[in-house]
Amino acid sequence: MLSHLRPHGSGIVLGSALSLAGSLLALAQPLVVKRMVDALGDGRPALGALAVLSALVVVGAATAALGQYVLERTAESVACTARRRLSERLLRLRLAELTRTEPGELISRVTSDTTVLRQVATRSIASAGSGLLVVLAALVLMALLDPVLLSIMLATIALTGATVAAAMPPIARAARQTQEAVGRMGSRLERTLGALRTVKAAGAEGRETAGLHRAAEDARRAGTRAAGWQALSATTSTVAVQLSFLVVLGVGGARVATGTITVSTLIAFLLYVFALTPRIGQLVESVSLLQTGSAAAARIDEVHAMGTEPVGLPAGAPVLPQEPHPPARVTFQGVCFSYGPGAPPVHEDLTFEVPPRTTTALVGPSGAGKTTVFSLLERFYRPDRGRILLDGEDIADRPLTRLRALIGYVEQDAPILSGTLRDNLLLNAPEADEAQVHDILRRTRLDSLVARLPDGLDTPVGHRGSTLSGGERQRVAIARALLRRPRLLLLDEATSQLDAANEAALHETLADIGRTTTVMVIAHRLSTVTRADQILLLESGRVRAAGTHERLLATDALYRRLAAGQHLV
Ligand SMILES: Nc1ncnc2c1ncn2[C@@H]1O[C@H](COP(=O)(O)OP(=O)(O)OP(=O)(O)O)[C@@H](O)[C@H]1O
Repeated sequence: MLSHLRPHGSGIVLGSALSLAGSLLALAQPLVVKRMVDALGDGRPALGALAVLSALVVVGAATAALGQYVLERTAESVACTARRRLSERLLRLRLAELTRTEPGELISRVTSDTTVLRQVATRSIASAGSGLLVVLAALVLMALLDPVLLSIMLATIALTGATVAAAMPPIARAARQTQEAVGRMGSRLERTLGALRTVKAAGAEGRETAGLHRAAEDARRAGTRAAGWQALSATTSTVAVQLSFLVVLGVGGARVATGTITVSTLIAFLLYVFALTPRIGQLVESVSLLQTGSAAAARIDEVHAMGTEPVGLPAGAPVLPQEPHPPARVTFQGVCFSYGPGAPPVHEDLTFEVPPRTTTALVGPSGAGKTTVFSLLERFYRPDRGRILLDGEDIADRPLTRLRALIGYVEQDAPILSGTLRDNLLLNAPEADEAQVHDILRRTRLDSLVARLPDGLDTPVGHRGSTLSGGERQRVAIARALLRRPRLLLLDEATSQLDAANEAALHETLADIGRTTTVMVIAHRLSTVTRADQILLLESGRVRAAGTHERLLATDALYRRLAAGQHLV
């Protein structure tokens, strides 16, 4: 938790110093009251002391309020810094890390855990620091007034300390469990809302709601457990201090009766007991809040410990290639890859070459590792062995953002982001101008769709493009990739949802693009790639056969079987 607070040290120190000054001014008040009582008892005028007391009250309260404001402001900065660092980190996480966690779980760390950090940062650290100093100062002043009465106070404080220490570990455990349950709710909600149509069609709303209720109930139960321990420790300290007040009153009264101390000393001592009561309660609350904050900080730090990619392009940096941008040559040399230790190998000695300005199709049985070829080219994952070259240079040696900037990638399920159509198109190429956008719209046959939409390009497309048809989503994804003017275009089942007319037109466009760009296509329907310059047939992690459609039909039995299954022979 300290690592989150350290960058804001000056604000915390200033706020704490002001709060402390306010408290110390309040601590001086009993001494002035004692002087006033003594003066009144001796028949001397007490107006001066009264004026000092009034000034102490006003200045003390103003200083404490200012201190609180500075601390709250610093707490907002602590949360803001944590949120900014976390969100930046999340977008740079390696895909392998993301497959091990749930997005909703990660989101809860940016929203809920940073909020806990914000609440706890100032209240616990600053109050604990200044509270401790005030308690110590009060104890010194009380020792000067009457050491005997002070021993009674110390016995009380020792009792409180023991109770609080015993309550801390369960509070920390329960706080962590609460935050984990909130995280589980987030991931459950993400899962349900992400596939709401399927959930509704399956009539599974009840079961999904039950899962959400269970997570909410877990959070409530753990939160209640923490609240119970917090209440116990706070009450113990309050009761102990109040009891000690009664004992101090009794013993102090007897000592006044025997003339050991004066009435004014007893009054001043009792005022210190009053001043200490909330301070000790606050101290106990701070320490227990610290447990909650530490649990949140630990969950935030878990994200910081996850593997990330190098820093991406700064916002506003140019993405579109500077001329000239010749088509790329792709070479796979003996690539071996598996998705982690223990996972079955996907590629074993995968070797092929894609010459520039050609279209190469990857075909093969489901699970043969076709999409993985694209993931490796985008460097979402690194090969275990072997090399992947782009224009003869190992892609591992290229700056990641430069590598990705020269590739246009259309994923299998054409993901569309919520926002407008324009937002989606410009995602790849923010600096593309209106003429370039309209040219791409025409080439991908999206111009008639844009003309139909109420706000044209500025029409929102809904969550994940839910207001578009499957085919429209695919064409938007292709337009987005083309707008970048890529040197290498990767299309993963990019036309599978298009109707025959649109598909034929788009293949014309892609053939046209293939004359100036290197294109790699993954296709299940062989009919869409029969005109490719080269077809690579993948099987068991290797290229089983390579050649044109006609050559493969003539030479490879598996290809012939695949083609026959699709009525191509
Ligand atoms: N993120 C991942 N983590 C672990 N295993 C994965 C991951 N992605 C894919 N796989 C596995 O790797 C193998 C190859 O997957 P890949 O998606 O590359 O196949 P594909 O040839 O594109 O299949 P399809 O034609 O069905 O799209 C599959 O067995 C798959 O289960």
